[in-house]
Amino acid sequence: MPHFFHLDGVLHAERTPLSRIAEQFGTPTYVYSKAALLENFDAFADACAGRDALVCYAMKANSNLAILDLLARRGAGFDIVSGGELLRVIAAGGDPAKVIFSGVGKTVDEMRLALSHDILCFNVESIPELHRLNEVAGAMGKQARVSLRVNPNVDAKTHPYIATGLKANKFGVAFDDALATYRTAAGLPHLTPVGIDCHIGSQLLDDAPLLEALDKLIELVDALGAEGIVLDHLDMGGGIGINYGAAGDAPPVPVGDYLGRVFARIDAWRAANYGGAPIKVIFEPGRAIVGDTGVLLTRVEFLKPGAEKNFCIVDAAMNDLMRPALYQAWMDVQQVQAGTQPAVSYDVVGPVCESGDWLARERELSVAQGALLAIMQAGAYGFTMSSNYNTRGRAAEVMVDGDTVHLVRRREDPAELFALESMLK
Ligand SMILES: Cc1ncc(COP(=O)(O)O)c(C=O)c1O
Ligand SMILES: N[C@@H](CCCC[NH3+])C(=O)O
Repeated sequence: MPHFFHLDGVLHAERTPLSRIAEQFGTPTYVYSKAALLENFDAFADACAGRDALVCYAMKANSNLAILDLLARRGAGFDIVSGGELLRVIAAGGDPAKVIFSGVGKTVDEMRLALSHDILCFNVESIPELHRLNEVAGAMGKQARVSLRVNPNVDAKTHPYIATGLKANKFGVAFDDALATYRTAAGLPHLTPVGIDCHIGSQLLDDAPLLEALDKLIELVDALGAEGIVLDHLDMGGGIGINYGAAGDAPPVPVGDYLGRVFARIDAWRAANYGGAPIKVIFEPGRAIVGDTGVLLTRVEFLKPGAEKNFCIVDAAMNDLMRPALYQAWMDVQQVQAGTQPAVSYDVVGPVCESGDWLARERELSVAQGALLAIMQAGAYGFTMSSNYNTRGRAAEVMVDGDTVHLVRRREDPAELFALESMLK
């Protein structure tokens, strides 16, 4: 059962027409479906049932507290990349013991905060980071659990801006340096190596590169074990993609199939080399959990016909949804209500003063001024990447739960945006 669908010519989120949401909350507004969110999380949780596995939602994809709260209550852990994200997890009632901390530039303050909350693990990305963490933990009289993010040098076959597992990327410890780096970690008194991880890229439609990365991690776990460095978890990172609805796009691998293949490989390996002793498996999905659970609802301000192009100027812009401007990402645009005008090919653009401020190009739309559009599959890396560029207040966010619509972040009033600033006089 789709969570966003047309009924009698009107686009619905669950049982609620999007036109009603626009009337009540205004536009632009991000609209999330609670049922879709839980269904996506459950696809991971169900595939992990009965196993020593943890799903750490990569909250950079969408860190609204309502989403974190729902996932935490469902048993999720969290993959964080800043102290601010840890504070969000705690504010939403998440369990720090299920938090892993990724990222190449963790500060001393962030390390302190995470150690004071006894997070599950630091995913360390370099030797200087190991030394800094060792010092911070020592000064606090603590032991930090660490995993090394290994860069397996596999081609994730995705957009170059969101591929992370190649030698040319800033992420992780090079595969060839991994053993020596683990030896360094094991020799530092306030660090305990407990895991290994990788994250090779985002929006992967095929799991073959992920399984190739898994084989490389397995090789390292065995080599480390032979040296007496025994790890208790293996973290596959995130990366599973979603269907953005572009014609001709391959469908993403089903979550259950991917996890099934990971577990089958791990089981065969553990049976062959460790008498079947299990190892904990962690996943860090972001987009696959929230991507298709949200739309960005926007209203047509003006139609501007031109000699070469027709522009449909809407009230959402690149500051609300950056993916098209940043990655030339293709986002599906749906009319909330069927139009009566003949369809015309439009570029859907925002009011920001940049030619890069577009949301979609060359779409056939039957719209008049005031019509509502929904940018589909906008639940991941939508609101979290938004900004106040052009002193635009960020969009509102609402969560639909059947017939009920909850405001989960109110619209920013532009007058609030300069409240943190001061003048010299
Ligand atoms: C370390 C890490 N883990 C997990 C994710 C989540 O990725 P995705 O949203 O593609 O699942 C990311 C972002 O790409 C990441 O950098
Ligand atoms: N923000 C990106 C994905 C990057 C994931 C972060 N490591 C996107 O919208 O596709």
